Amino acid sequence: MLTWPGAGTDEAQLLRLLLDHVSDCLVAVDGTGHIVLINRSYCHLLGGEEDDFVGRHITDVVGPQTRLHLVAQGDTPMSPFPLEVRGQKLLARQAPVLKDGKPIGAVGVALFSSPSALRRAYQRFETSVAVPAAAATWRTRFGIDDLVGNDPALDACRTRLRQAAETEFPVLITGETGTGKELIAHALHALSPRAPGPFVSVNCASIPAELIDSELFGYEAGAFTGASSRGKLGKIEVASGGTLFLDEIGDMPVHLQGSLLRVLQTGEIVRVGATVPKRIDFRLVCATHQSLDDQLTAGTFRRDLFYRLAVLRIRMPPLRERIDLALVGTALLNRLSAESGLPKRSLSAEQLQRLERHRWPGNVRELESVLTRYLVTGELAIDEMSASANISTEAATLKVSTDIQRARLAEEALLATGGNIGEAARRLGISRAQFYRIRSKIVS
Ligand SMILES: Nc1ncnc2c1ncn2[C@@H]1O[C@H](COP(=O)(O)OP(=O)(O)OP(=O)(O)O)[C@@H](O)[C@H]1O
Repeated sequence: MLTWPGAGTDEAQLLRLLLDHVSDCLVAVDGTGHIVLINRSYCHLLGGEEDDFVGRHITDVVGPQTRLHLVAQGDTPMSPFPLEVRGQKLLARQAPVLKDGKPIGAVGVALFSSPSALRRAYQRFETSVAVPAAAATWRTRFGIDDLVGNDPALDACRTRLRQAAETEFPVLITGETGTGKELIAHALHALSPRAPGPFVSVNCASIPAELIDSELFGYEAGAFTGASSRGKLGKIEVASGGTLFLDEIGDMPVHLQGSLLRVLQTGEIVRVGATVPKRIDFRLVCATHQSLDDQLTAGTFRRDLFYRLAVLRIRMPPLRERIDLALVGTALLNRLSAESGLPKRSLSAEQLQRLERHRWPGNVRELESVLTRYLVTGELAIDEMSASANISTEAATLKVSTDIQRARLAEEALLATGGNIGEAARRLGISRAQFYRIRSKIVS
C-alpha cells in the first residue's frame, strides 16, 4: 500500500496529487483507448477539466493522429512521436501498460511542446553542465546601494535603472569616463530576475580586433591554427541565463557589429568554425563614453545595431553637473578608509569648496584617486593636469576623428574583400602592417 505522511491515506487521491505535480502532460487509456487518467498539465493544454476528458476516447480528445489506443491494444510504441494537440506541436512518448504480459492500456507523456522546445531543453542541459564552471567566476560586484549621491540626474538614473531591470530589453549606458557606467551595469543585473545568473563583462577596447570574434562567440575545436583542441566557450555563451556587459561598445570593429546584430536578431550564435547555430538566452547591456552620434555620422557605428542596443538608455551625469559633491566626497572618503584600513579623515568647508571648483574630467574615479591620496598624505592635492584636460581632450578629438575616418575606410575595404586583409590593404595602397596599425588605433 502506498503511504505518504501528511498526504492522506486515500491512494487514488495520493496518485492524483503526484501526477498533478508532474509538469509534463500525462494521459493514460484503457485497453479500448478510453481515458482513465489525465493530469493537470494535460488538462491545461487541452483547455478543460479532468471531468471533461475522463471516459472519452483518446482520438476524440487529442485527435486522430494519436496512436495511444493502438499501443494499448499491443501495437509497438513509437518514441518520440510528433503530435499536434490544439495547434500545439508536441513530442510524445508512449508506453503500453501490461498485466501478466498482456496490454491492458497505455500511458502517453508529452515530452516537449515542440522540437525547438526540445532543442532549448537540450541546450539548457548542455549549458548547465558546461557553462557553470566558467560562469561561476562572473558575478556582480556592485548593487544599487553602491551608487552614492543625492542629485536629481542621478535619481533619474536610479529610476531608469529600476524600470530597465524589470524588462529584458537591451540597455545603452552613456556618460563620460568615471561616471559609474560599469557600476550601474552591475546594479542593473543585480536588480533583475537574472541576478542568480552570470554577469559577464567584456571591454571591447582592450581586446585586439582579431580576437574579439573568438572572445565573444567562442570557437570549435581546431577552428584555426593555434586554437585549443577542446574549443573555447565565447563570452556570450558564458553569459547564458545572465547579462552580457559590453563596455566601450563604440570601439567594436564594424565587421563584428554585423555579427552582434545577427545575434540580437536571431538569439543565436555560431561559434568560429561551427556551422550549426546555438540559441543563447542572455540580456545585453552596453556602455560607451564616446558620442555614438558622431560615429553614426562618420559611419563607424552601424545605425541598425545602434537602434537595437539602445532601446533603453541611461545617461550618467558628469560630476561637475551634480549638486551633491560634498555628500559624494564624504561618503567616498568613509568608504575608502573602511576598505583600505587607513584612519578616517574629514573634509573642511574650505576643502569642500576646492573640490566643488574643480571640473573633474575623470569624474568619480578621479575623485576617488584624490581622496585616497588625501587619506594617505593628509593633503588634498587636486591634479592640476586634469584641470586642463578639457583643452587636451579637444586637441585629442581632432586626432581621434582622423583615426576614425581611416579605420572606417579600412573596415569598408575589409568588408568589400570578404575579410581578406592582404587584399584590403592592397586596395587602399598600404602595407599589411600599416593596415593593422590603422585598425589597432581604434581597437586597442
Ligand atoms: N555614483 C557613484 N557612487 C559611488 N561610486 C561611484 C559612483 N560612480 C562611480 N563610482 C566609482 O567610480 C569608479 C569608476 O566607475 P566606473 O568604472 O563604473 O565608471 P565608468 O563610467 O564605467 O568609467 P569608464 O568609462 O572609464 O569605464 C569606480 O570605482 C566606481 O565604483
